[in-house]
Amino acid sequence: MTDVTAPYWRLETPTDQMGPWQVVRGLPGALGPAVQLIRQAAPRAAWTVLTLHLLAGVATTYGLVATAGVLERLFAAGPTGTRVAAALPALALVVLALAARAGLEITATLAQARIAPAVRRLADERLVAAGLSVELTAFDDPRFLDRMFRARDRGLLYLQRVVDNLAEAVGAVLAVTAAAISLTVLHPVLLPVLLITVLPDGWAALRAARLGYASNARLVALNRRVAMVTDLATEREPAAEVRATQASDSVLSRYRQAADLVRDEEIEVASAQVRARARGRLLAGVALGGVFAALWLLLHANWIPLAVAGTALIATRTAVAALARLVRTADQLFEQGLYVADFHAFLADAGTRTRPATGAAAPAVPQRIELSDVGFRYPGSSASVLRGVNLTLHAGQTVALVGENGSGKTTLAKVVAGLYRPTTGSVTWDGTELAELHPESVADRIMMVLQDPVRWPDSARVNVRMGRFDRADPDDSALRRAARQALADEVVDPLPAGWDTLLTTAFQGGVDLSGGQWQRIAVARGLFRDAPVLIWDEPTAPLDARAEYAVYEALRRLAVGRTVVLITHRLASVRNCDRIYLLHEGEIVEQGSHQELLARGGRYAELSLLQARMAEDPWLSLQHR
Ligand SMILES: Nc1ncnc2c1ncn2[C@@H]1O[C@H](COP(=O)(O)OP(=O)(O)OP(=O)(O)O)[C@@H](O)[C@H]1O
Repeated sequence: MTDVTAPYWRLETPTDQMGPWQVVRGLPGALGPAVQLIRQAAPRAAWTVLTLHLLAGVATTYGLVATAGVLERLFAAGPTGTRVAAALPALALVVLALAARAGLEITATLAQARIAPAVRRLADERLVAAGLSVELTAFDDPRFLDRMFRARDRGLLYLQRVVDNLAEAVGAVLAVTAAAISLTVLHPVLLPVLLITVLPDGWAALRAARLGYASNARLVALNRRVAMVTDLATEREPAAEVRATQASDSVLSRYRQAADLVRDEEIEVASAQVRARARGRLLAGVALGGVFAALWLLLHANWIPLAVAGTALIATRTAVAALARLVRTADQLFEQGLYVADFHAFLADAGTRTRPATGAAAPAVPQRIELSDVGFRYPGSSASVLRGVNLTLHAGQTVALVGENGSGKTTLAKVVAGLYRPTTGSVTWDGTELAELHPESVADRIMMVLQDPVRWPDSARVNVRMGRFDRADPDDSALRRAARQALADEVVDPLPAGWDTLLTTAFQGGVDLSGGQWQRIAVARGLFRDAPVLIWDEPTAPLDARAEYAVYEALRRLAVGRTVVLITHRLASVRNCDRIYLLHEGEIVEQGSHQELLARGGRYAELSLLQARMAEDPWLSLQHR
């Protein structure tokens, strides 16, 4: 935890080796997608902003050139009254141009206010859609999780700022252009002199942006860690265990370790950025002095009249102010563009991990699911958690997967369900490779009750209906039947608003349930789904004896004509299964009926014996360990 440059959880290669020109060259690429998003989210507002800024630029140019006319008349020979009177019409034009510019800029800002929320809304949806569309293995890949965190945490935020800054930059560019055109009209030599003032600031902006981004790339994993430890302290779920295990000090010290590193790094980077900007400012000041000296020389050599020199001063001030605005926004755009690039990199990455939406429809009721020599490795892991698994599931049969913790049962169930693609070997449904079937149609045939079911932050009704949300059930009859079979009706009936009760205390009026009550709801959800392939992963572990009995009864009735895979540690529950597979370190080491496996006298028999002894007298068996 002490080495911030290469902590073990740092997974992304930072781009701190990028040179300044690489950053500049990369900018259009980084901002391009943001521009595209703007065009998609708020095209009319974007065009309005652009047009208004263009008109404001024209007004600026006109105002500056008219100023020269005013000064010329004021500096002409003759009595003061006559000169002022002669200058008045030109002065009115200058005032009109300035007023028009102010009005146009305010209207542009108004139109601009419509763009950022629209872009944010669209980008948010893309992120949500990307998260939902990727294969399940993406969530097992730390690199993907890191990118997603960065996209969510910074990408979206900076995207919104990029939008505002882009509009600001457009305004600044046009204002600079207006001033530059006016200066060129007054005397061409004034233009390059002016440009010199911006170079030092531009350099400083680039340098600061690069430092900031490189630091963030270094800190991304560390920030995730800070967020995770903060969750431990602020989320409801771990609160009880943190207290019961007296882990508060340990959580706090872990938080400090990570957060201190983040703080120190941020201070260091911010100081380096300030130093870079200060150097830029200093040089810009010197350059501005040069501009004034050049003007004086031009005047002295009689290259330009006094009126033009005066206007040039005003134009220079306008240009420098606009340039400062441009440099400031460009500085921010450089940095923000890199984060937005992260957002798009995440979307691109998610795009390569998307489940294919093609393939044949899965059989309505698969008769034979076959796994041949299946191996599986989690992303980023070198060890296979499944090896050489051969397994056949027939409709109408109940198959049990048993084995010690970590032996690969849940992973195997997810491979059967098509949630994970095998790394080696094949899975076929009625002879067709799973990869050739449309993933949605495969999912449609499956009902899975997992070990740790989702607690939907919604009503009890939604929690059950989520099993198959589009299932027509106008009179709730299917919902109530599923609830009855899982004894979930006993949970819901006493709730203050029955099926409409909100099952989360995160919002007012909500209630929470016990672990076993939640599990009954999850089982009801599975039963409501009603699919031909049933995968039950420890569905009854948190249930009391009566609920467990009811669930197995329901399961027995459901099993007719369906394929059932049951994962459990309670070997008494698998006694009547048609076939039992025992997994050990990712391999099927024993298979057969309960009687066959007992007779074999292997691992299954040993586990079975241990459980029988525990059932008879758990204390005795503990003493004999
Ligand atoms: N997301 C993951 N990334 C990497 N390894 C994983 C992941 N999930 C599980 N594993 C590893 O895969 C192995 C099998 O896990 P699995 O959950 O399939 O076991 P299991 O037999 O269902 O265990 P249990 O009885 O405890 O539920 C374990 O060694 C586990 O550490």
